[in-house]
Amino acid sequence: MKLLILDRDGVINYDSDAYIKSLEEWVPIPGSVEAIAQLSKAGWTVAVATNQSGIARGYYSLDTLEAMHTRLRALVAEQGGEVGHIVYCPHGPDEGCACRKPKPGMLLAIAEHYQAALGGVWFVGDSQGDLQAALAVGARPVLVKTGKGERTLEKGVPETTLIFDDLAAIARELI
Ligand SMILES: O=P(O)(O)OC[C@@H](O)[C@H]1O[C@@H](OP(=O)(O)O)[C@@H](O)[C@@H](O)[C@@H]1O
Ligand SMILES: [Mg+2]
Ligand SMILES: [Zn+2]
Repeated sequence: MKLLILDRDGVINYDSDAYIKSLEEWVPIPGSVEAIAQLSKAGWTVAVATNQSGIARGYYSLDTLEAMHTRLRALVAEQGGEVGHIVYCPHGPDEGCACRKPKPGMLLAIAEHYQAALGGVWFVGDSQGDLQAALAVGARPVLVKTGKGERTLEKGVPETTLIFDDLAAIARELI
């Protein structure tokens, strides 16, 4: 199967150092919804793996998080596409969970969901943790310059990392 896995904040929607705490703060990056729709219509399964420590920190509820993902699904559906499996880590950095990136637990959960292999699968993110999670399971680290991507790039990325301006550029590459 053609599987593409995306980080959420800074890739699909704008990120904030103050976290994305409400549906109103969840604003798609221009071209991202269209990119997901075009990719899914071209036969790609587009899954999402996102750290959401704001849950553990009490900044927003699971209902609010789900409302963001319902909004994403609706926007992509309006373009004739669909969003695949969305996995999130609600834990804080000190909880020692297996799912918080840079650990690969969410990528493994997506692979299990689809009974798919992760070798060479592109995982698109804007942070170093995204890239490291990909490497941990043999997926391909892909960096976008949106969100924290420019900052991540300045600090240095793994040599096998593919670099794109944004998710729209990735869709143009893959379709
Ligand atoms: O990029 P993804 O994984 O979709 O989500 C990132 C968010 O969960 C938040 O992750 C936080 O990191 P800490 O969780 O506090 O280390 C901060 O970087 C926030 O700016 C950011 O909004
Ligand atoms: Mg991110
Ligand atoms: Zn977790």
